[in-house]
Amino acid sequence: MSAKIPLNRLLDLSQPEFLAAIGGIYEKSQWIVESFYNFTLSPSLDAAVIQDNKEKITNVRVLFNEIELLLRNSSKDRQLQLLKSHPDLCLKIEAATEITEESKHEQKSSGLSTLTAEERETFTSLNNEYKAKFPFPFILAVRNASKQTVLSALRGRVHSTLEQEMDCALFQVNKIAWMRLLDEVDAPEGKTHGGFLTCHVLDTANGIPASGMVIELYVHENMDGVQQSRLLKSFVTNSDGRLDGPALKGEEFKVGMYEWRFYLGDYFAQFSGSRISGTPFLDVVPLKFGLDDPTEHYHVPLLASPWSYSTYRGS
Ligand SMILES: NC(=O)N[C@H]1NC(=O)NC1=O
Repeated sequence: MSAKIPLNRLLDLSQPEFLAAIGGIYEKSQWIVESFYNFTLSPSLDAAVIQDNKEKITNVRVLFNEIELLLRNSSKDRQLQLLKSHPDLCLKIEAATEITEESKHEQKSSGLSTLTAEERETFTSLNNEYKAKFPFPFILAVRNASKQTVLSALRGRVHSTLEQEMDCALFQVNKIAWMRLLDEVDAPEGKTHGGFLTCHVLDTANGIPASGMVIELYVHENMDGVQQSRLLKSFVTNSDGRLDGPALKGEEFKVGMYEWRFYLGDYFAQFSGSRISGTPFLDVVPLKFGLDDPTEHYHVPLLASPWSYSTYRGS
């Protein structure tokens, strides 16, 4: 993959350069990015207007929202064409023809290539059912998706109405385009996208912050079709049950699948009168989560007792 272009440099490109850089974020539908350029950055506009437009695009999320608005305001027919431009999800991606490099890359990073013979049969039959019912292929933003997620989505969505499915497919297309944009565009020079990851553990059995708990952070990576997890960092919670700073920020804060591992068993064993034996009911709690917006703050906490836990997307 070629080097990313900083956002401020992207906005200074000519139309052909701009389209070469990000024209492919919507599958075979360059007109969306082209319309954005023409409405916002075209030299035919007043110089002061262009400058004003550029200043409003403060980060990659704002840029994406502006581009996406043009798709949202386009006719149903054009939206339908966009959905039809997507390739089928393939079981043999290497053998697929007429598929863009972007799409190949996304499909390769899903678990589709690891389906068993039985799962392949289920996938093919559901996919055929879907294609017979809807005028566009089944679309899912499959980057990082497990095969179970793909099958489950297909199994459920095949029963949707056309209206529901059109809405859902467009949502997925926007997710795909957003990730493609992030592959191409960097934060403005000298800055970062500003997103960061934090954590907090509350001990709900004792009504206190869980201080002194060991937490590990792993990243899940796809290595030639094989999912692997790699330890990134190890922490011990402070007296407030938090980490002393963001677990990920700046350059390290990348889109992907991550996992906290909370060492609950060790933590709860310390209390006098504790009912934790050498075989704790909850020992290490894994929490696998996805980060797909490097401009946002993700707070991923745990509320835990020796017998239960829960989490939520905080901010
Ligand atoms: N059909 C379909 O979902 N295609 C795609 N999904 C994805 O993430 N990239 C694609 O091209």
